[in-house]
Order: sequence, then structure tokens, then C-alpha cells
Amino acid sequence: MVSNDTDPLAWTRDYTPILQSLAAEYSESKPLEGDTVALASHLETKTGVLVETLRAAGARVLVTGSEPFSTKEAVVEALQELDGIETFIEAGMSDEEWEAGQHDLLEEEPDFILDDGCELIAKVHADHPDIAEGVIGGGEQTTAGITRVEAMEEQDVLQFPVYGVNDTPMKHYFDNVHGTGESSLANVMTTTNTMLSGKTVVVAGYGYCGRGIARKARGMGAWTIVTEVDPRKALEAVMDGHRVMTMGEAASLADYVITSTGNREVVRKEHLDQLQDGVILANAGHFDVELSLEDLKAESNDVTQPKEGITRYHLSDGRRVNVLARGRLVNLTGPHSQGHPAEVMDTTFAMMFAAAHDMLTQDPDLTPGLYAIPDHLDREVASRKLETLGIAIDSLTENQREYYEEWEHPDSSF
Ligand SMILES: NC(=O)c1ccc[n+]([C@@H]2O[C@H](COP(=O)([O-])OP(=O)(O)OC[C@H]3O[C@@H](n4cnc5c(N)ncnc54)[C@H](O)[C@@H]3O)[C@@H](O)[C@H]2O)c1
Repeated sequence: MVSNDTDPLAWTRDYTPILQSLAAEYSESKPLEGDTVALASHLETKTGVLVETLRAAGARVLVTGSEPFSTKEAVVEALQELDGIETFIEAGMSDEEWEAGQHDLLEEEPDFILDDGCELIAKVHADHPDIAEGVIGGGEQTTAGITRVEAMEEQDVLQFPVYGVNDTPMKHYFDNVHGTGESSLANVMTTTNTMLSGKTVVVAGYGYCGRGIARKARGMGAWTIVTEVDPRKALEAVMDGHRVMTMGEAASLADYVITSTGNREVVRKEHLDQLQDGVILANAGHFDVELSLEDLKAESNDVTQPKEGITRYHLSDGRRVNVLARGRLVNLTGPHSQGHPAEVMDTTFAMMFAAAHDMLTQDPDLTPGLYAIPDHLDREVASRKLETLGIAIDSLTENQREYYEEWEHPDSSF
């Protein structure tokens, strides 16, 4: 007789050894005791384990989602059972209810904000300026959120220091490239029950996410085309062996278009005329504005749902355009979405934990602005990760260290 494990976080704990090691290390000393940490992230199992880790380190944790449709009911229910954790989100909330929950959360006056997409950081500044004054600092997890924090810094409105967690090597080299790459393609294939092999996949944006998606699609046997607006990224894609062209040219060749630009209207009216009948469009970027659904609606005479998670737009000339997950993050908001693999979120969330721990306990004395997380913290997480994998690496000998510090290289033979 096999019984079901009723703890929704149990499986994920097994695949998040760095978070487990942090929880074990800090569960007695409780360095975050007395601090209230607000967290906005996709509310599924990995986030649940991060919340547990912050709680184990002593923090009171206020939880919301960074997007309503990625919320998993079982995770919210499990967190509600725990002392010292308050949730401000439920599965099935409308955009309006989700936003109202974020305002209620901010009324609790958090000391620190861990954000994904700059949801809470922007709202506390725009709508709760008195509360923003009392916030010690924040950490931002994703590219789209960093862009918003940069805009706030530029306009001189930021009231507290924010660590750019997204920009640490331990986040974007692994999470954006491998996590988004694998989970986006997995969701495209599972939702559509189609195969990439031998198909043409157009990837818009060759940043960290786009390069992961394109490389992995090619690894599965797809023909890949990349569209870009940055000449260096475009050249990198060329040198990596992808075809590069404008969306205007690529649209007519695509079996799939996957956007990951962090920008808006990447597929818009002018491209719709080019799309093949049956094309599949998906977005891996943070906001649901990369595929212009307005233009699709305007050009369609019917909209149907041929399969769960797929919206089909029937264009007036008879072509059918399939949009996955309503144009929202395909790897997080579709019917089969589980987000990134737990192993990769383990490093990202360890960096989020490090951001809160450093600013709340080490008093780095930062003025308002966007900051890089100290490099030694990034390296520490990398070392912990290698340790959990049972992988040892060499260290520099004293002679090698000295060699790096010399400029004359006296022992060189030429
Ligand atoms: N799905 C996920 O789980 C997940 C994970 C991490 C990041 N993200 C999101 O994915 C998006 C991309 O993140 P990233 O880290 O790759 O950012 P990035 O800045 O490294 O890359 C974005 C790329 O898109 C290009 N671009 C911008 N506008 C374009 C356009 N109109 N056409 C073609 N290319 C264009 C930029 O030149 C850049 O190279 C962001 O919105 C980010 O928040 C999603």
C-alpha cells in the first residue's frame, strides 16, 4: 500500500539543499528575529521553502505572489498553518484582488522587501510613502524588476537600498539561462503535446533567458531563429550558430515563437500577417505584454480554447494562431506549470536569503539606490551548491596566488 505524502513542500525540500543548509545553520541563532520580511514571488513550492527558511532564521514573513495565476492553493494552505507567516494571496484571485492583497501586506510595515518584478517596491513608494520611509532595504529577483528599480533610481524616488539579486552571477547564469530555458520548453511541449524536433523555433531576445531557450531548443533538434534589437547580442546568437533576422522575416518561418525580452509588443499587428496557420506563441518574459493580444483580438473573428492552456485566435483569413498561458509566463502560469526546477531555484532563493540576511544583520550602511550583492556572498552560495553536489574543486596554491599579483613574472622563460 503506497500512501500519498500530504506535505506539498516535502518533495521540494529534497531538491533545495542550499536552503535546507541555511535553515539548519540559522535555526538556533535566529539572526532575523524581530525583522518583518515581505516576499512577493510566484507562490508555488520553491517559494514555500524560501518562506520556511526565512522563518527558520527568525523572520516574521508576509507573503504575496508576484503574479496571481502562478499561485498554488496547497502551498498557500501549508504556509497558513505555520506560525509567524501571513499570506495575502489565494489561488484564483483576480488581478484586482491580488493587488488589494499587496496593499494590505504593505500596511503591515515590512522592514525588508524581497520582490519579483518590483511589485511591492513600486507600490510602497507610489501608494504608501510613509511606510517606505521605514523600510530598511529590498532585494529584486528578476530582470524586469531591476529595470523598474533602475527607473526609480534614475528619477530619484527610491527611498531605500535594493540589492539586485537578479544581477548576481549565481542567479542569472543558472536561473535565467537553464531554469527558464528548460521549464519554458517543457511547458510548451506539455501544454501542446507537440515535439520541437525538426520544427522552427523563433526566440525573441537573446539575453540570459533567450539564449537558454534557444540553445536548449536546438539541443532538442529544432531549427532556431533569434530576433534581437541589440547588435552585440544578435552577433552572439549568430556566433552560437542560430539564424538571426527581424521578427518581420522570422514570423513567416515559425512553428513556435517564444518571447523573452522584458519588452512590450514584440509580436504585434505587422507580424500577424506573416504567421503560418497553426503557429504556437508563448511568452517567457515577466509581463504579459510581449505578445500583443490586443492586436490578435482585433484581427480575429473568433477565439476558442482547443486544449487547456491554449487560446486559439481565428484570424479573418482562416489562419489559426495559438497562444499559450494567455501570453503570461508560460513556465509559471500554464495548467501544467511548475516553474523552474527546484535545484535552480535553490541557488536563486539562497541569493534572496543572502540579500535579506546581509542588509538586516550586517548593516552595510547603504544609501538609497540599486546595489550589487557583495561578491563574497555569491561565491559562498556557489561553494555551498558544489558541496551539496559532492564536488570538490582545487584552490590556488600560495605560489599561484603570488603569480596573479606579480606583473613582472620573473620565472617566465621568455
Ligand atoms: N520565465 C521565467 O521564469 C523568467 C526567469 C527570469 C527572467 N524572466 C524574465 O524574462 C525577461 C528577459 O530576461 P533576461 O534576463 O533574459 O533579460 P536580458 O536583458 O538579459 O535579455 C533581454 C533581451 O531582449 C532583447 N530585446 C529587447 N527588446 C527586444 C525586441 N523588441 N525584440 C527582440 N529582442 C529584444 C534585449 O536586447 C536583450 O538582449 C524579463 O522580463 C525577465 O524578467 C523570466
